[in-house]
Amino acid sequence: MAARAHGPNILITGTPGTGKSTLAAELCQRSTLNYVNIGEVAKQGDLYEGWDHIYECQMIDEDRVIDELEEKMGQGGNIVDYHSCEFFPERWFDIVFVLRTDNSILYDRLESRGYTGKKLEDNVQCEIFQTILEEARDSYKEEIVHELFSNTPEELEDNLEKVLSWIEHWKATH
Ligand SMILES: Nc1ncnc2c1ncn2[C@@H]1O[C@H](COP(=O)(O)OP(=O)(O)O)[C@@H](O)[C@H]1O
Repeated sequence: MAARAHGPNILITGTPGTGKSTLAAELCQRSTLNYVNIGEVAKQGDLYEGWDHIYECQMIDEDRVIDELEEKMGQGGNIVDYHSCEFFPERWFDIVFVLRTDNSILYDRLESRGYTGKKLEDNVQCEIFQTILEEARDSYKEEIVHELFSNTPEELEDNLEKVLSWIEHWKATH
């Protein structure tokens, strides 16, 4: 099968709570692209390598996740959602969107998700220090990394339109 026969591969990354899964799921509803939630892929295949005692969650086995997705990513047409971005092969993605949310809004979203203490504070700090944005800029060509603000429903709609028009442009030119 030709490379990217099913369309472009898009990475949506950002601190937990910035709205990745909301944006990615809605994009898949409004396009022909396929939603790939890395947390779900790990869960379905039991692709873990141990327990993280600090954050009290499973640690995903990154190498096995990559092996699991390699063929699908080669075909193209995927929207990948994950809160980290440096371990993926750079060649997988045609564009990378990093979602950003103001600290106080993010704090409230994570608190209502049930995050408390260190987990809550560390995630808000991760956003304050632009950790994921820098990780994306270090891992991919600068011109394919785009920051998207995701504080309000209006911004969500703007982001949907931006990404959908990028997908249309990609399809028209490939
Ligand atoms: N642009 C936005 N404006 C308002 N609320 C949003 C926006 N994006 C996401 N949300 C809300 O924030 C919460 C976290 O979003 P979610 O998509 O689960 O984030 P992530 O996948 O990055 O962890 C959800 O309750 C979602 O409805």
